[in-house]
Amino acid sequence: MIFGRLPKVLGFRGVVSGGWAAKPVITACNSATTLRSARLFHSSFIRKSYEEEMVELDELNKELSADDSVRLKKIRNIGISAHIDSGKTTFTERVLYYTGRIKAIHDVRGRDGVGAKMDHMDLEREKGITIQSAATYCTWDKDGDHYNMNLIDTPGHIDFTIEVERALRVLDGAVLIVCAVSGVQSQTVTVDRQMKRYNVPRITFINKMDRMGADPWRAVDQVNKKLHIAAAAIQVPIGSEKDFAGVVNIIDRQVVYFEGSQGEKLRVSKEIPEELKEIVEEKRKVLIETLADVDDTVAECVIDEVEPSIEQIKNAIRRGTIARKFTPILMGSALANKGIQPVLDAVCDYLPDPSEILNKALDVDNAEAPVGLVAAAEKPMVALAFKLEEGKYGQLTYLRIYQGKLRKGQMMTHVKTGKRVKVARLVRMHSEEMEDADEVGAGEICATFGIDCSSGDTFTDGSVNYSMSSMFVPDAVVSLSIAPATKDAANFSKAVNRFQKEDPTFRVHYDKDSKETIISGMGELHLEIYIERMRREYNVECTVGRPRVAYRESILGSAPFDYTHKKQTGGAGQYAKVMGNMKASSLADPEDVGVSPDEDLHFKNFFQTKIVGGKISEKFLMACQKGFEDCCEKGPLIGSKVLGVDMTIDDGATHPVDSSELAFKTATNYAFKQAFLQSQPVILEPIMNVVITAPIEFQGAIIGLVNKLQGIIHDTENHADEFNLTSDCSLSNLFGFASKLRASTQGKGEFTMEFKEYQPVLPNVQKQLIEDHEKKNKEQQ
Ligand SMILES: Nc1nc2c(ncn2[C@@H]2O[C@H](COP(=O)(O)OP(=O)(O)OP(=O)(O)O)[C@@H](O)[C@H]2O)c(=O)[nH]1
Repeated sequence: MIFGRLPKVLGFRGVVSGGWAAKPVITACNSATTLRSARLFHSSFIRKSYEEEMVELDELNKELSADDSVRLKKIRNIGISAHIDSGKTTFTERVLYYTGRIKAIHDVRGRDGVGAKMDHMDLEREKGITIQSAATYCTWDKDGDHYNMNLIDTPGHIDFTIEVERALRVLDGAVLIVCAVSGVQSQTVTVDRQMKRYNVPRITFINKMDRMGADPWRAVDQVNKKLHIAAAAIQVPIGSEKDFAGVVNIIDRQVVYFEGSQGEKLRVSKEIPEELKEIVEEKRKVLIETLADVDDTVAECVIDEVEPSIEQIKNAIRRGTIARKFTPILMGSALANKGIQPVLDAVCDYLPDPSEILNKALDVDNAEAPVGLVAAAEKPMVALAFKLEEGKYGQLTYLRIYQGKLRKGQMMTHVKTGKRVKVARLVRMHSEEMEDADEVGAGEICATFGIDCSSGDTFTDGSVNYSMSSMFVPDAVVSLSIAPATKDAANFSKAVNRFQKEDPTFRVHYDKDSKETIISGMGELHLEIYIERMRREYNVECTVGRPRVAYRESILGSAPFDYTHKKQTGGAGQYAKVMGNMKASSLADPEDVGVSPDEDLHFKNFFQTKIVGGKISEKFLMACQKGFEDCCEKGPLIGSKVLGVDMTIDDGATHPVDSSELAFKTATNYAFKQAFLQSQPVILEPIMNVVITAPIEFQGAIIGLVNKLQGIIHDTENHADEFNLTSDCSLSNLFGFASKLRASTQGKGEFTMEFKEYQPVLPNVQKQLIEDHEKKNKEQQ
């Protein structure tokens, strides 16, 4: 999957006349920033084993003071993640109510028309979906302790996947919500993968126990099998569907009923309903056995045939969860206000505090060596800006403080630019409302105003030059041309600039040939939302072109090249000769291009020089490389980006007077084109993994629809009243799919799609695309 891949980098052997450079130099294709983020991304994800991490963490935590430890133990930074429409927002609304942050519960698309608290953008309330993640601070009392929680409601739609990535990057733990009817769905698998990428421990909540067809045990089984993590229920439901009334906690065998109009009254009893006694014991056995597989203490109890104590079970769950080896499963119904408070207790009991997670930065002054961060108040301040939002009072920047503390009025250094900025105001967020704070400590999340930065930037107090490793940013797959309909260019560029800073998956560029501004992103909906936001927030009506697929160009074969660029008639002449060969990167030898043997070379570009005897000087070879990079940005077939090309220059010639950098750059451009067109060039298109869910009566209609789109069906799954279909489909066939699906299912079907891979288009499509491109070029001339 591309989502797990590094950003594209080029392998470039440094040039030393007469031999190889001692060390391969990796040069980024697009810009220095790409290289940097590639390296940051890389280094942050070459992770040690959990046990090794813990040894390092224990060492670092020796620097925590007693006060730090006490404070940190009561902090939880938690994300809520799930498949679309699983009830994250509904769940969060209950959390806010029970923690006293809101006085009344408003439902998503609720009849009161207010909308849920966390979906504060108008668009979110209208569409009933979460677009931006909103951070909220709340508190929860458990066993006489007062816990501070930062809660982030993350979107489920893949189009807003960057929001999920951002949230997970800064959180210490998560609640994974799974629907009791649909079980583990495509997006559940995606967010699970994201959690694994960021090593986020999670507890699982099976929601919608009140729905017809609710089957929590099937969901538990799917968490084990589909998410490949040891999981066991720690509750048994009392009744189901409309009779769902409460849960039995199988660890201490306590019964909890949720009563009162908002489920706010907990009635706790020791009386397990007769009909549940057997299943409680059976599931308790399953819990202990599952824990024994991941925890030595419980394993010893099982071997010695003694029942582990409640404390031993709870400790084992905590250890297993934090080590990401286990997830405890709770159940309830957010909409029916049942089962939420035990999840808050479980967050305190089983999810880690900030001192239990190893966080690292790169020391910019020390060759970007990784350094462990300590959540101690007395250490130099290090914070990560993980989200930007334009609010009533200007740009709001969300920060996670990893080390030290941040005070109102303090100066801090923006590591990327070296600029000092003042923290004029410091707030804790409660959806769109805020609470002023004078000081925020390590491990906490806060927001500040008026700071110019992009999301993912690091701030320090200036005494250290650390940079937090960057977030993974997936490639854009859809683009469209856009122009302000009115002459309001100033507001248009203001909006575009802000959206780019907020969201690295939203990209904008100006196409010189077509003289159009092109926006690109993660899907039609993603771009639609930004166009709508321009209208609403900036009063800019836009004219937009048809969505276009972000095609790529590549080669399957190889070809030599020998090109002489010569213009020696009158005035200053131009002379450059380059020779060598080009081949598909997949045919390259990993050692030759300086990457590890297990790396996938398919989509990487490499530029190498193997000149013997200094026939072309280093200066000119750098110009050749620039020419190569330009060609990779705009391929010879249809002007799309080029992937998977390995170009090597191994010979050439220079003229003592007429050779110049420009001449070598131009020669490389022509040589590239010549060799590319002879190396079985192909146009690649994005193939999407599409999962459709709809009531069972529409099964036939949907299969017909997918066949019509030439999709490949991989799997269909029938549940009590709905069915799921998983297929691969080319993105170009999917434009307008939302409305087609709506029409075929009376509006009851829904789908998610996620980029899967690039595949060559059919030859006739390639021919057509090239013709269209040439026609367009002629029109523009
Ligand atoms: N029956 C039932 N419906 C629920 C429950 N929880 C949520 N819903 C409904 O499911 C729908 C989706 O709920 P949301 O809370 O918006 O889900 P979400 O996961 O935040 O959605 P996105 O942010 O769009 O991914 C709404 O119509 C809710 O009323 C539940 O426990 N039972």
